[in-house]
Amino acid sequence: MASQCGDGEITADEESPSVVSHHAEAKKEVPWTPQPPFEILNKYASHVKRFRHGRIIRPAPETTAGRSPHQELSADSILELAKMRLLQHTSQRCGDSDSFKYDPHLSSESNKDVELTSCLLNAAEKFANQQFDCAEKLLRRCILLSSHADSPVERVVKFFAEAIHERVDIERGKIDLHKNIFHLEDTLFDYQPAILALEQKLPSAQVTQFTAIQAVLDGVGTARKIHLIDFGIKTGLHWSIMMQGLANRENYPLELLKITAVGTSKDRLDETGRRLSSFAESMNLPFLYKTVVSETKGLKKDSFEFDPDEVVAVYSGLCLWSQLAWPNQLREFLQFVKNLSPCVIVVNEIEASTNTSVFIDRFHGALPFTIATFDCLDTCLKGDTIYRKIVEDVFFRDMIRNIITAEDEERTFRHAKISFWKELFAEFEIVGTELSDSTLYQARLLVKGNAAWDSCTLDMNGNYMLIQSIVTGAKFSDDRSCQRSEERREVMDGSDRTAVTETWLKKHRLLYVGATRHPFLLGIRDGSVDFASFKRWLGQDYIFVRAFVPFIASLLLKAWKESDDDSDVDVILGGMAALNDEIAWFKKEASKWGVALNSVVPQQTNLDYCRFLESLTSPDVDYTLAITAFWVIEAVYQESFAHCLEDGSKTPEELKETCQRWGNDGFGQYCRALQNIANRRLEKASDDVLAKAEVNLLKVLEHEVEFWNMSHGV
Ligand SMILES: Cc1ncc(CO)c(N)n1
Repeated sequence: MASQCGDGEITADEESPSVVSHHAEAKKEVPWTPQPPFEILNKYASHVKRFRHGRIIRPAPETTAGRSPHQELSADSILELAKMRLLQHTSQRCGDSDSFKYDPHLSSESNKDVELTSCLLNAAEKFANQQFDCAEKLLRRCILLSSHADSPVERVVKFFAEAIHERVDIERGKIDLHKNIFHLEDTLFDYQPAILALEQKLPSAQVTQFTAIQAVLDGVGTARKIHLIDFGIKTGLHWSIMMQGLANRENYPLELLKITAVGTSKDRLDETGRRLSSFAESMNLPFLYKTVVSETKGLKKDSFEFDPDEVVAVYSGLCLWSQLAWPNQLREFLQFVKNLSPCVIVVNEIEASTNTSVFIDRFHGALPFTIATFDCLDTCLKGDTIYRKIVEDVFFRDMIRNIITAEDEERTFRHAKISFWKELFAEFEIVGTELSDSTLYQARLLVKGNAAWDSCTLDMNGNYMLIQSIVTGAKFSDDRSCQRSEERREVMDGSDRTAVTETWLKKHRLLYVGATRHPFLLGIRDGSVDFASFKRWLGQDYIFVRAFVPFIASLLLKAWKESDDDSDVDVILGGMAALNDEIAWFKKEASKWGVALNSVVPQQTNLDYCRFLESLTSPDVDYTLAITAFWVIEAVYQESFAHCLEDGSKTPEELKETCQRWGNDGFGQYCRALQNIANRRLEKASDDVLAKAEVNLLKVLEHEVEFWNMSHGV
């Protein structure tokens, strides 16, 4: 799949002149395959240029000194610079093309983007001041200059300029106030493949999806009958990911997963249902799908089928905003949701400030958020230009047009700030609940684990998670307001403890997947790995393995002193002996690749991991803690490299021996032996040791992800 985004690929965009043909193409079915997060990330790992720049080059807008020649700026920097330009040149007005001074330090593309953006900002101000002639002149210039729409900024400027131009015509009475009726549900459905591509590739969509699912899973706890009510189910992809999580729940087998989807089109809801049902069937998951065909307005509780044994959870993904134009209706809806007595309500909304009747504020609220989104789409849908065009041309163009040209209740596209949502929820005594540590941890790792997401930051605002893109003020928020009917506690009675490690791996599955299916490994598996990265890994892992020796030695000592079973020492000794062989192998392999092991400088990530190992060598550290960490360290490598040898892998010949070293069956058996020891010890451990062992498991997984990141060159 990585080749789909190949840099040199000719995109359909260049071949097809009309949007219509793109749309026809895009309606073709695409496979509906939920994927682990890092697999998705891997697909656009090579398209990080814009984002990287966005991160590294944050120009001080007031000065260009010190920049290297012809820099390309990130979208947020362009917006900042354009604002500065406008402030500095208040005298240049009305599309005077000569007055725009190109910055010799910037690339011509960035210069053009800055010029266009300042022209648009100027036009919007002029329009707001009712200087229609001047606004029109500036807008014409924007439209002309952005006609090729090469960059995301140009495309945004074009859409805004066209919309404001239309608004000028409306104000002058040239055209009627356009009835801007837009059926979001229809659009989303008609262009489902594009929406799927978006859901699978956009960082904000990915993080919100995984975080939302984790929050629902945390909310429903160990319930055996789960009823999910989804307002705005769209493709339903998120639930298929949740099903994967539920299918692995051994201690609390699921009796029924019921999803009730609420929407206005029965056909569309049914189609989503068919997909979800067949997915559930393939996983042997007891599943029931119900629909309630209705607007969100006037929903009746008796349209839903409830079972007294079930636990209800509500999900509202990008759905509440559509009711912002009707605040009373929004309140009625929230009251309705509250009356369903859900154990958790997960809400996901875009945070921006477009819910105001003041035109210029709305414009300034919408512009940065749209630029951030287009920049993101440009990077993440690089290999799917058709989809990107559809999302931009169909969805965002309409959104911009609506925000700019419509007024009052016809202005249906609205976004609010987080403070608004918080206050609104508070009216219904719906209060934000803390996201679990594991949810936050996984969300952070998802963001951290890939360079293409450099631009994305996660922040908490109270108990609301904000996923922020690089443009100041543009926030994709994954706001969740959760209400719990009962405190959930992971109950671990005697019978469950026998499988403590399995329970943990399931609980922290996304993180485990992150550590064992990292883009670096997927690159080995599909043959696209950069050998320079592999060599970096080789040199660094040699240093790590050397630090592993004293760790195992200390573990051997602990086992000898503390273990209740003599065979533990044998298993660990086997590992130690293999390490001797391993060090010899590293030396041989390094000379094969021309890596001078003596001169490899340990990277900070590696040093951090080695220091963690060293901390476990202390006699104060319990044997149970050390053996659990040891098992995780070995198991991650086993699972990672075994995956590179499975059927269908295209691991290059030169790397097969490496994969064999950790991916072979013998190593697998040894890992299981370690896991058994860990389970046996954890079964008898105190709550304190149990808690610490779980934290260590998380730490190891994080160190492993970081180790791959380092090797990968992230
Ligand atoms: C970073 C790392 N983790 C685990 C292993 C397994 O031995 C290794 N060699 N290196």
